[in-house]
This record gives sequence, structure tokens and C-alpha cells, in this order.
Amino acid sequence: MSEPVRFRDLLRSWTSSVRTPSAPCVEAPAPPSIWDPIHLGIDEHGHPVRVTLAYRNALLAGEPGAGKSVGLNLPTAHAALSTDCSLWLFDGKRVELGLWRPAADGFVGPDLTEAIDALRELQADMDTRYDWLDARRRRKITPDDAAHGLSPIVAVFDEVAYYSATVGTKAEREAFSVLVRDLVARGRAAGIIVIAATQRPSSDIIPTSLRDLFGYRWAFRCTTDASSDIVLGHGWAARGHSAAAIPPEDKGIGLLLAEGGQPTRIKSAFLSDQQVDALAATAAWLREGRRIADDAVAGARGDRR
Ligand SMILES: Nc1ncnc2c1ncn2[C@@H]1O[C@H](COP(=O)(O)OP(=O)(O)OP(=O)(O)O)[C@@H](O)[C@H]1O
Repeated sequence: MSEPVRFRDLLRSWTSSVRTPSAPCVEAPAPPSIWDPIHLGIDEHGHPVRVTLAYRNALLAGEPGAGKSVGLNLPTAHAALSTDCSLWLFDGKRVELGLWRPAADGFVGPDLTEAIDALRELQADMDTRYDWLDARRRRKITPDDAAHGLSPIVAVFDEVAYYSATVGTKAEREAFSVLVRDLVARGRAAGIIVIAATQRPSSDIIPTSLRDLFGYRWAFRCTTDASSDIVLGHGWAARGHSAAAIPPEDKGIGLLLAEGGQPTRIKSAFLSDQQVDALAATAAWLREGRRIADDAVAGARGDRR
């Protein structure tokens, strides 16, 4: 686990034949789909670790500098390149997720009011989707629903505590927390995927009732067994799975708990800023192409009417 893992499996296929957004080569590979497994890194045996985010939420937490933002880049990259989902980014610092902005459908910076408005919009969309499913006696969105304009929405938060515990008034912070909780609790079947990161693994930021709604929990180095348990779930540290045991110099190593399993120690893949920049430009180009194609199909349908 000493070498930083390059994001090579996916990068090779994404970037080798898609050279620049303005000059794609003809044999560009099909972009990934949000329904596909997402590459996160390697386990202790060097095996790739991939998870499927559809119908799930993910929580990443750990002390400052432990590797959360690097880890968060991986599902964000996958979602950005997947033209079959929308991407909403919330980043109080603006610079962690900011490089992905050209590929995002929505980007919220440090303004809490803007964050609350964006979450209300997502909540309204979620309710419309449930009305749509209910009218068809269906339980959840599937890939085929893209034909009806219903694709997954990925909402990524880098430092959720910035909005829920730092800025604004108490009432605003509460409003933000209630909206996030609602999306996490009810969004999955409607195709809404929440991925949240925090450097404050404490019970006020991640209460148990919220933590338990995250199907994937990724604990990077934590300062205490108690904070590791706040991320992974009570009792894991006592059973030998504590992110406090990760040495501070082991950046990017964390314990990943996937639903029903036990925590697995993994090293996250690493994307440099240059790679993120190139992938974001590619993602923006792919998404623009998708929009043009969708508009053409909609136009052709309108012509026929
Ligand atoms: N998988 C990795 N491989 C190699 N280096 C890594 C990896 N993950 C993190 N690092 C190194 O650790 C540094 C800190 O990582 P990162 O910014 O993701 O931390 P963070 O937990 O998000 O910190 P903060 O909470 O302060 O935002 C990175 O700039 C990088 O140098």
C-alpha cells in the first residue's frame, strides 16, 4: 500500500482516446454510466475496489488532510463523465469540487441560502418523481426511465458541516440539515444519490440516525476510536476496525464499510489537479454532446406532432 494508486484503469479508457473537448477522436469509448460500479482504489491485496452508487448514499469522514477530498473526487469523476445523471456540487470552499464545475448542472459555493434553495429544488424534484412512480405503480427509477427524462441525480457535498454547523443562522443551518436528511432518507428510490464528506466525525454533525442512512461509509484517519465508530457504526473499533489505527502519514487510506459487510481497508485512487482538469473538460464536452443529441431527439419528436 505504499505507492499512490493512479486512477489508471479508468483514466486510460477515458482519456487515451478523448484528447481534448474540442477535438475528440472518432474511436472515443462510450462514457461510463452512473449505474456502473465506481472505482475507488485498491484493497490490501491489491484488488480493485468498486462500488455501485445507484440506490445508495455515501459518507466520507476523517481528520483534516486524511484524504477525503481526494476520495470524493472519484465518485465525482465517475458521475461527471456519466452523461446519464445530473451532477450537483456543494462546496463551501469552492476549490475542492470547483474543478468539476464545468461539468456540473448546479454548483453551490459558500452561500447557505443558495444551498438551501438548491436543496429545496432537489426535494421538489424528488417529490415529483415519487408522484410519477406512484402514478405508474412503480417503486423506483430504473435506467430505462432515462427515456422519460428521469435520470439519477448525484449531489456531492464537500464539508457538509460548513453548511450544517458553521455559517448562517441556527434556523438556516437546521433547514439545511433537514433538507439533506430528507434527500438521504427518501431520495434513493427516486434516483437521488447523496455523497457527503466531513472533517468533523462527531455526533452533532453525523447523528446515528443520519449515519445509518448511508449505505457506504468511508472512514479516513480519525483521531479517536469513538470518532471512527461515529462514521462506521458503533462497535467496529472494539472489533478491531478503527480508523484511528491508520498512521497519520498514510494519506488516502481508509476503512470502507459497504452495506451488510465489514470494514475493508483500502487506499483510494489519486487524481492530480491536472487530471481532474482534463477529466472535467472531457465530462463537460460529453455532456454538451448529450444535450445536443437530446435536443435533436426532442426537436424531431416535436416536428412529428
Ligand atoms: N490516495 C492518495 N494517494 C496519494 N496521496 C494522497 C491520497 N489521498 C490524499 N493524499 C494526499 O493527502 C493530501 C490531503 O488530502 P485531501 O485534501 O483529500 O484531505 P482532506 O481529508 O480532504 O483534507 P481537508 O479536510 O483539510 O479538506 C493530498 O493533497 C495528497 O497530497
